[in-house]
Amino acid sequence: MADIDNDKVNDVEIGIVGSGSMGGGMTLLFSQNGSKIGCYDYEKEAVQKLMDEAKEDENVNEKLVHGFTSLEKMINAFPKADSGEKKPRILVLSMPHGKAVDGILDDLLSLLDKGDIVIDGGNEWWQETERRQAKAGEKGIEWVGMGVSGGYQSARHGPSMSPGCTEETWKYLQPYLEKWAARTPEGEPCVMRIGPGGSGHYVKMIHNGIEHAHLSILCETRAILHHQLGLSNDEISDLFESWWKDGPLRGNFLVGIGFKGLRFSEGGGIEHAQDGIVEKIEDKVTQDVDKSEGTGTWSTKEIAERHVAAPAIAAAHQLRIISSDKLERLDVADNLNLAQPSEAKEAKLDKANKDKLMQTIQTAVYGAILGAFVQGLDIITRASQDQKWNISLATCIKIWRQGCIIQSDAIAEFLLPLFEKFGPSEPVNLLKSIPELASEFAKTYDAQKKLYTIAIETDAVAPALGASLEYIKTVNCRDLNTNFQELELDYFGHHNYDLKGKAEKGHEKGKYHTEFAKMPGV
Ligand SMILES: NC(=O)C1=CN([C@@H]2O[C@H](COP(=O)(O)OP(=O)(O)OC[C@H]3O[C@@H](n4cnc5c(N)ncnc54)[C@H](OP(=O)(O)O)[C@@H]3O)[C@@H](O)[C@H]2O)C=CC1
Ligand SMILES: O=C(CO)[C@H](O)[C@H](O)COP(=O)(O)O
Repeated sequence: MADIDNDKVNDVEIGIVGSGSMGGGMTLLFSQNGSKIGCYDYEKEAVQKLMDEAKEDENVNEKLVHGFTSLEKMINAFPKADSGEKKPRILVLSMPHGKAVDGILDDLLSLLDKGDIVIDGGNEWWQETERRQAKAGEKGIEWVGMGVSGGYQSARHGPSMSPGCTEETWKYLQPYLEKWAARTPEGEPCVMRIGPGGSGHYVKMIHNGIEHAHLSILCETRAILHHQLGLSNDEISDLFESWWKDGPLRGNFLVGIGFKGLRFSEGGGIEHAQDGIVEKIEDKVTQDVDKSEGTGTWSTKEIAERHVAAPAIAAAHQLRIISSDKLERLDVADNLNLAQPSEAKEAKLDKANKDKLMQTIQTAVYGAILGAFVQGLDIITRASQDQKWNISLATCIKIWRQGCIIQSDAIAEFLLPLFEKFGPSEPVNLLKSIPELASEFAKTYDAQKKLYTIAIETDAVAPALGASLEYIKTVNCRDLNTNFQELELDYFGHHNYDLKGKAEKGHEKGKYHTEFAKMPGV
């Protein structure tokens, strides 16, 4: 442990707090780019493990990585003010959100000076970020809320990043962040200033909301392909690979890791799985339960708060909730005792018809994935207007081109030119404002209907696919069923209604009331 807490180090350029999956990857990435890094974690083993990795990694000069178990010692390892003009110190936090970050902020307030910059590179609720920006700002410390995407492998090789900060801080950080970021095939760095305040964390939160919908759409589809349509996981892997290589899902990250993951027959705790390790993995998603991750919960909260329709994102979160307690779910299933998912009649199709069905399913998945982008981006624009963040949707698509989980090359190539025509915080409703996007989405309707029909007929679980279909059906409907809801609302609550065809402003409350007959029982 030669170099841990070394008092003689005095030339650290970047300090990273948290030596876990993401902080560890960033430590190696930044040092590979030539910066001298201080890495701090309160767990000595975590720091040591990272130093060992730096030593073993042939792309990293281990002399550029100094480990610390004392935050104070790491801060003291930056160049001193008297050695010329003092540059702002840059710290990157990569820790669990919430209390741990507050604890570090409190410690840093007494250790840092005016002008120093702290980048919170974890996931965080945007209002917490703004609270910390105000607190750090009292001492002249810049607090940047920055989403870092792409998982630990991208943290190591180049993530997509969404910083929210002042223009001035961005100018200072830009050369560093651009050096570290993932790059598009055209060489553009996948990092741009999102806006002020909590906007960077906000965009990352909604990125994850979209990611949850994509994960759900793909896991629901894989199950239908396997259990209802009888494809082996190897066949599904080949199918996903073909989608990833060509067509509207080209370059979709989750399809890409999906086809690779399905080919594994051995993994943690699994020695040999005949039909791929996926069949041996328990069907419960638990990370939302203990709130160790919060982006799905926060996204769902934002959907309600901002009054924006994003049913596929919300449904994906509901699937996680229902999935999380396996034993409880089995008890519920015993009580309900209804049909379990069964084989579809299409399982017996001949090759030509099966190939045609696979094309339909590809289109359906594309439609649902595109729909989740539309829903998530609509939330971002609404928030940008409300908070005066001036977020550009084109910027979001640009930074999501590489190094992130919702990367989807063909979709980004389609959306970017459409979004470049708009200024910041617009357009508010994508399907209203961009007819080309609406007609592209509409083309997937029949396919989405077909895939969801298979789910309905076979009792397959498909909440995100269903929500996606209901979304397109609902936003397309010229005469919704909600007139009867308005009647009932007015009956019991004097909530008023509008008259058919008389709405002047879309959102305006109705002016009309009827004194209906006495309620039953009154
Ligand atoms: N994993 C991923 O794919 C991604 C994660 N993120 C976000 O990045 C952040 C880090 O995630 P990840 O790397 O996966 O998490 P890890 O748990 O792997 O790493 C976090 C590290 O921070 C340490 N830590 C916790 N509290 C403190 C503290 N007060 N002082 C110093 N170190 C501390 C932890 O130590 P210990 O374990 O001993 O508590 C751990 O070593 C989170 O906010 C996460 O949401 C963002 C994008 C992708
Ligand atoms: O931020 C991420 C990816 O973008 C992280 O992988 C995060 O841990 C995912 O957790 P969740 O799915 O619960 O948001």
